[in-house]
Amino acid sequence: MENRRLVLPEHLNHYGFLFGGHLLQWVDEIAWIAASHEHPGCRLVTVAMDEVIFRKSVHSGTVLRFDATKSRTGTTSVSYLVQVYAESLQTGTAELVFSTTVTQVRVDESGRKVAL
Ligand SMILES: CC(=O)SCCNC(=O)CCNC(=O)[C@H](O)C(C)(C)COP(=O)(O)OP(=O)(O)OC[C@H]1O[C@@H](n2cnc3c(N)ncnc32)[C@H](O)[C@@H]1OP(=O)(O)O
Repeated sequence: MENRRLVLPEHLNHYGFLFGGHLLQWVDEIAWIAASHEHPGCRLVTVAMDEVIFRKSVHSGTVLRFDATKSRTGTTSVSYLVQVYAESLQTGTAELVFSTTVTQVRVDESGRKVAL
């Protein structure tokens, strides 16, 4: 699954580049949407996000592309690799700025894990 988002001034930190918390929210959301599409009818919650390293700062006006790919299916859980690219609309190039793996667990209405 692929999605895009425009980085706007309200997403920036006080230094003038993208606040990492916004990026993590978008990564969590895209992983949840991808998992929910592939597991219709399942109630999914995030249990883990793997290593989080911010290596590139992202500036206002950047178009970010989010690619989510299923990397593992377990008994109650499913994991997605989410890769985030900064796209240049002028040159058509894309630079990887962030990636992590998000794991979601299927739960019942009481919040107890259940098999997928
Ligand atoms: C979309 C959102 O933002 S949801 C909001 C944020 N998330 C939450 O509030 C969830 C809070 N957490 C919970 O309620 C519980 O931890 C649960 C229901 C998710 C899991 O219950 P637990 O009893 O802790 O489960 P348990 O430790 O057995 O792990 C369940 C599955 O998660 C996997 N898992 C647990 N910890 C990790 C981890 N750190 N990394 C990767 N996978 C993990 C396990 O391998 C297992 O997978 P499997 O059944 O496919 O083998």
